[in-house]
Amino acid sequence: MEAVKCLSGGASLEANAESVLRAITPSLDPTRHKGQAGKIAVVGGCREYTGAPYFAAISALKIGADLSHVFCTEGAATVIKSYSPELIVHPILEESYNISGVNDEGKRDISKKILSEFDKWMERFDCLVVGPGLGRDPFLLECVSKIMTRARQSNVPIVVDGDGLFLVTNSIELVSGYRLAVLTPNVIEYKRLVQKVLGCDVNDQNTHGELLSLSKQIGGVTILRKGKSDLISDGEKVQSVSIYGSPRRCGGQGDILSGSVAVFLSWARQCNLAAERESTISRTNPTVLGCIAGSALLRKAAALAFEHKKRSTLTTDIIEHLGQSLEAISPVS
Ligand SMILES: NC(=O)C1=CN([C@@H]2O[C@H](COP(=O)(O)OP(=O)(O)OC[C@H]3O[C@@H](n4cnc5c(N)ncnc54)[C@H](O)[C@@H]3O)[C@@H](O)[C@H]2O)[C@@H](O)CC1
Ligand SMILES: Nc1ncnc2c1ncn2[C@@H]1O[C@H](COP(=O)(O)OP(=O)(O)OP(=O)(O)O)[C@@H](O)[C@H]1O
Ligand SMILES: [Mg+2]
Repeated sequence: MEAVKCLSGGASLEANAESVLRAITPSLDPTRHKGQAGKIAVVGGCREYTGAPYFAAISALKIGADLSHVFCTEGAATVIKSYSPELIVHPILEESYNISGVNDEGKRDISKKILSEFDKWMERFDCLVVGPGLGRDPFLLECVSKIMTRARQSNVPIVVDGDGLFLVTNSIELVSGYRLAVLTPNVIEYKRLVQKVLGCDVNDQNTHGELLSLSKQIGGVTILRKGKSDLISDGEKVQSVSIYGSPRRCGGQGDILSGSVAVFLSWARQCNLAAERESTISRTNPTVLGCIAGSALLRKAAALAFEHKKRSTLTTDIIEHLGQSLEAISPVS
């Protein structure tokens, strides 16, 4: 199976996606305590969307993270909690419609309170996922900008997806030059990023060069461009994951991916510090390893779910196959 291909520039990544998954997945060592396998936080969930943050957060747990938090609006929180008792849900975000009678000073106070609530937790997180089901309310996005700035100051990695990409595309300085940021655009989100950052339309004749330029232009952030093949670059080279997934394009698969990338990049960062098990892999940027592993696992799980459910395959079916897919590649010893 051709899992990872090196496509352009720099040294080639010889290992395939399954080797990456095996190398970065930690063993289930009885001496490890709760939290060591990852503490992830998803910032997302508003009046319209409750599925997306749930998919991202539960996927992180199903892969093997120990704790998964969601920071969302109050209305979304009750719904997300009812999907799963496993998630730790913080109803701290506010949308404009909910504070329509509040003056500017009152809004500043609310914003400060949101930030201080978030601050209580932030240092504990190995990675944030910003954007699944976040919505586009201006007040909410302003608060999330501050949350991202705070996370960046504390060197917490940030995976930006969905409406988080809407925010970042319009305020690129939030991630520019931050090597611990990962952007996971779909076709439309990528198009908006290219237009804004490179000032031109997407050029399908120069896919790899364009992705390299985009990443370099944003100061070496890692970009996972989703599509028929997932293309990944941190500005050094471009790699692809093209494992066969599923022909179903139901909504929510990108949310599984963002939660998965968060876990794998946290593991990759830990194992880089610990052991040099496979030299090519250990020389690769952990954010890139996280993207390769997340993409490969999602695609494998989607393929398995499709085998069973065919046309009725949904995101929840794919989530149910994450564990089995990881076990097939990196079995618990
Ligand atoms: N159950 C849920 O709560 C879900 C919520 N979601 C959230 O919904 C929000 C908006 O995300 P969207 O992805 O819909 O973003 P947009 O609102 O920007 O919509 C993108 C549009 O592009 C279209 N599109 C997608 N792929 C295309 C392609 N290859 N060529 C042409 N058109 C294409 C889609 O049909 C969609 O109408 C985000 O916050 C996201 O996280 C989604 O993740 C899906 C699931
Ligand atoms: N045409 C395709 N063929 C095979 N796999 C695809 C195709 N398009 C997307 N995928 C895979 O599906 C996953 C999700 O990508 P997609 O483009 O659906 O994200 P998204 O639009 O952000 O999803 P979401 O509905 O969660 O917001 C990615 O891993 C991607 O590789
Ligand atoms: Mg999406």
